[in-house]
Amino acid sequence: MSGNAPAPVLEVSALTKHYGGVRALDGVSFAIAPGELLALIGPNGAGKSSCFNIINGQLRPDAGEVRLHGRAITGLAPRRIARLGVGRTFQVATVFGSMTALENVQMALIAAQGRVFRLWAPARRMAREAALALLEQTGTAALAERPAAALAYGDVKRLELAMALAGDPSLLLMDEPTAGMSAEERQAMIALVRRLTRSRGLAVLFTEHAMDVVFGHADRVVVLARGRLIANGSVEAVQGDPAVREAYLGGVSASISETP
Ligand SMILES: Nc1ncnc2c1ncn2[C@@H]1O[C@H](COP(=O)(O)OP(=O)(O)OP(=O)(O)O)[C@@H](O)[C@H]1O
Repeated sequence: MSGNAPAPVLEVSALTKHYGGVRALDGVSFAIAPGELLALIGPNGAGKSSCFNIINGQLRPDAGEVRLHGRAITGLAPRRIARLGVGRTFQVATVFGSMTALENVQMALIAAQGRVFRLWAPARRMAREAALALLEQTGTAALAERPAAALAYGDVKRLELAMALAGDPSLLLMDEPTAGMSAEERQAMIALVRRLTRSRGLAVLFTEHAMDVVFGHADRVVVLARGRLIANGSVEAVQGDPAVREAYLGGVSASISETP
C-alpha cells in the first residue's frame, strides 16, 4: 500500500458466483476505505445482491476472497461476520412494530452484545443511554417512546439505521436505503448516511436504483453489469463512461438518469 492512503476496511478480490448456468459474479474486485460512501450499482440482475450476500456470509462464493481489515472472512457464518463489524440494513425495514423506537434500538444493542432474552429487564436499563445516543445521531430521539408501527416510513428507515449502528460496525451494507421514499426524503436519508460515514469513520457500501442519490452523494461508484465490474471511479467518471451508458441504455432495465 502506498503513502498515506488509509488501509481499506473491506477488500473483495476476484469474487465469482454461479447459479447453475447463470454467472451472477465474474471476477469482481474492489475495496472501500474508512469514512467512504461507495455506491454499488448496475441494472437488474447485475449481481449486487449476490455480492452483498457473499460479503455478509449468507452466500459462499465459488472463488475469490473477502477481507475485512486485512483478515480473510470468506465463508464465515453471518453471525460471526456481524460480530467482526459488518452491519446491514435491508430494503424492507426489519423493526418490531409493537415495541417503541427506543426499545427496538435497546434490543439491537443487547443482541449485539450477545446477551440473551432472560437478561432483558436489567439489560434494558443498561442499554437505555446508548440507545438514546443512537436515536440522537439518526435524528429520531423525539420519537423514542412511539411504537415503531406508528412511525412514518422515512422514520422507520432512520430507526433501522440506528439499530444497525448498535453493533458498532466498521462496514455497513445498505440495500437500497432510500427505496420507497419521495425525492425529498431520499436526499435527507442519504445526507444523514453521509454525515455518519464522516463522523464515525464508517465505510458504507450501498445499492441504489435512484440515480439522484448515487450521483449527488456517493464518494465513488462501482458498476456491475451481468456479473462483471465495468467501472469503478468518481461520479463524474462513471457518468461519462460509455460502457456504463451502454449497460443501462442497451439493456431493457432502466436509464442511467432514472429516478424510481
Ligand atoms: N438463488 C438463485 N438461483 C438462481 N439464480 C439466481 C439466484 N439468485 C440470483 N440469481 C441470478 O443471478 C443473477 C444476479 O442476481 P442478483 O440478485 O445478485 O442481482 P442484482 O443486481 O441484485 O439484481 P436486482 O437489482 O434485480 O436486485 C441474476 O441473473 C439472477 O437471476
